[in-house]
Amino acid sequence: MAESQTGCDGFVLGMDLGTTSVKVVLLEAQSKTVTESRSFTTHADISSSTHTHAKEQDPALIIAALDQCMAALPKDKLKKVKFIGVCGQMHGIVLWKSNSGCEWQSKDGITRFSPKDVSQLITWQDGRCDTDVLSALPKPDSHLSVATGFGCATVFWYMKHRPEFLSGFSDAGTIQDYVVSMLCSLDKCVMTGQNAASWGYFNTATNQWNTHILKDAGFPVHLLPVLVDSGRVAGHTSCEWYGIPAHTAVGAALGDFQCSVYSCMTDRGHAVLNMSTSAQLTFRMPAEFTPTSSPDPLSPIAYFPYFEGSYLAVAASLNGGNVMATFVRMLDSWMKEFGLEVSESSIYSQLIHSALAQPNTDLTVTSTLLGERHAPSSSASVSHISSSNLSLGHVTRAVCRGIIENLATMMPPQSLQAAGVCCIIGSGSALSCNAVLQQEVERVFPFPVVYGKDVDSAVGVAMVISDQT
Ligand SMILES: Nc1ncnc2c1ncn2[C@@H]1O[C@H](COP(=O)(O)OP(=O)(O)O)[C@@H](O)[C@H]1O
Ligand SMILES: O=C(CO)[C@@H](O)[C@H](O)[C@H](O)[C@H](O)COP(=O)(O)O
Repeated sequence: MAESQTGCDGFVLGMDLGTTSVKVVLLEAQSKTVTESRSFTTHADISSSTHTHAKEQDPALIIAALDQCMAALPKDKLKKVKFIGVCGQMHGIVLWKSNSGCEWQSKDGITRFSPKDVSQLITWQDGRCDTDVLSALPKPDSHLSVATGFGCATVFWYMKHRPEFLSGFSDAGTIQDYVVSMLCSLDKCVMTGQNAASWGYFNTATNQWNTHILKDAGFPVHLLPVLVDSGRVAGHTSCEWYGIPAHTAVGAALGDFQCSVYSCMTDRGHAVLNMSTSAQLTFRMPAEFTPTSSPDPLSPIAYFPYFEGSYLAVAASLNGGNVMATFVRMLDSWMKEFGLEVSESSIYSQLIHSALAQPNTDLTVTSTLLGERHAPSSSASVSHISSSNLSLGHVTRAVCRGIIENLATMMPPQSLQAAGVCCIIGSGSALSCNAVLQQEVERVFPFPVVYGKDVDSAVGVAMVISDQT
């Protein structure tokens, strides 16, 4: 970060606005140790009347979870925050009206903001752009193909089906860009190449939007954010926020995927397997690598911008912890039909306990519940069912195995070996909280596996900032 210093006794606040939860950490700037971390589930999913395959979240509920996190941090430390780093779920889009995107309030000595003229967040899980919609879109000038749930594809969908929706807004970004814009009262949203690449129609070699292609297609290009380099300051807080002084520098928002990698990849021989709502298996490409100029939509591997012109090769699966979460919710609703109330956390614990007692199974679960970007029509299935493999342990073991085997199909162990990988770092809460998934990673991949913590992206974004000061 090319601006002021974090100072000896200061802290960096790192924040990750995930699909399921918001996490915050305080990193002691000098020692680079995490002194505090908090996490709250957003419960932000909303049912949309727009489209059967829509996946939308309420920004007010995401900000409410952020408020819970901030209120739980020690006030004396917040006063000493010198920098704020923000990252979060990529690909999604939220739109707002410049200058009235939020309302600031002060109550009981706390100053905070709440969303005002803001759309719902249309997330990376959104499925409204099917193959027909995508094939009718202009060809991008990018090595990355455009998939459903990508910000630009979503805008194209609204242009065709509900143009009046778009005319109500003047600014757009990912949810993490929105938070940075509000904290700094920016007139215009700024975005890093990490998040811009996740929207589609962005050329990572020139670091520019495909403005001409988009303009020719009638795309409302005034909604596109202004580009800034990853790791740079986006602005400064416009007023005090939870005790953090006004004029505190805020980094331009980064991708949660890149930040989880930053928090734990210390060696070129490391691959990182991050599992939160989604899952990514990734390794760093050599510094001189440049991706081919046109996309291969059938490839399960994508090359996403990291820092300083480098790239990460990634198998970004749409089916990670959300597959387990769907299984848990299914059991929960079945039990409710029987009149039984069991908490979600008890269901997770029992499933993990049962599957740990069942180290193997011949039951096969194909876990691609949401399809994959390279194979959108794939779905989940169960096979090799017999009367002896239907216990909770067998089924949970098979679900966990299916999630990991899908990742290994997308990025096979041989390709990791060929890239010089000799160790896997496991990160993300879905993995750190689930010993069955951990066992399956160790079974499927012939590498030593070490595990990080469950707030990795929030730590990563704080580390990026503290390393640049
Ligand atoms: N009690 C639990 N035990 C084990 N895994 C859990 C539990 N609660 C949630 N999970 C897993 O964690 C995932 C969400 O992880 P999280 O880090 O909050 O996601 P995100 O970063 O996408 O917001 C869920 O999809 C689920 O698989
Ligand atoms: O597709 C990619 C990267 O290409 C995604 O994995 C990216 O990290 C997105 O942010 C996630 O899909 C959402 O993150 P999370 O909430 O599952 O942690």
